[in-house]
Amino acid sequence: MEEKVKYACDASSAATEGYGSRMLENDDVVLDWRDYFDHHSLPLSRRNPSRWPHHPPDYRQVVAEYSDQMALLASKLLGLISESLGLPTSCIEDSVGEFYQNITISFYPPCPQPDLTLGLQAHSDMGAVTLLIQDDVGGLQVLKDGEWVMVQPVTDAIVVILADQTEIITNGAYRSAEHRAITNGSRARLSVATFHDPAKSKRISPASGLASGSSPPRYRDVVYGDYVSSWYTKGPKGKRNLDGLLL
Ligand SMILES: O=C(O)CCC(=O)C(=O)O
Ligand SMILES: [Fe+2]
Repeated sequence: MEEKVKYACDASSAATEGYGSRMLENDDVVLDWRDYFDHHSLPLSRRNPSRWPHHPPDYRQVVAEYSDQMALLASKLLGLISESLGLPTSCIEDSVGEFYQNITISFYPPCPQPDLTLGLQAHSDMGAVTLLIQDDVGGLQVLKDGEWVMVQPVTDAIVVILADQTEIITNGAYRSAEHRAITNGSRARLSVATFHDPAKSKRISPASGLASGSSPPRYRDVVYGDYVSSWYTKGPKGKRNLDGLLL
């Protein structure tokens, strides 16, 4: 507990770095059965490993290397998605701009009454693409055709979760995934989510190559920082924040 308090994030504002247990600031929310540690990892100007845990001794070095490798993979994936839509390879990444990357380690303790609560409520991720690794316990679920489907843990696999800004940029050709984490009564679970987001000042809109002529834009433009503020004010409730931009 003492170690956790040493790295506690600022509880009065959203998405600050460090150790915490609640996603939203307001008091009248359903709490998740989760503790987390958030690292601000990219761009390098935001990376300050002195704020990260100091034990084990190589922890900060490993997280820094992991951050760099995940950014390369995110860039590669956005390139492949662009190409799959007949766009220039760099199209989606150019629309996102420089990656703002956060690495969130989530810890879900065993829950005595798992039917009564969620580890993490249903949401879609706000940014462009999330890369997630999980241990062998399982608990991540994705909404598919109206049903919650378990994302079975696969050793050494990285789960790719498309997020809201990629849905906007691709004008809905790729949908962001609605997901949640459930708890269980016997085993603690760990996951590591690496989020790749635009800068708060970046204006996001459907790519011109996908939203013109016979296929008009399906989403309103949004400044990413405004999207994030409204998400934290209202709470996720599945994909309602993105649906609010539909034209
Ligand atoms: O723990 C998980 O599997 C999900 C984590 C997640 O969705 C998130 O942090 O946004
Ligand atoms: Fe998520």
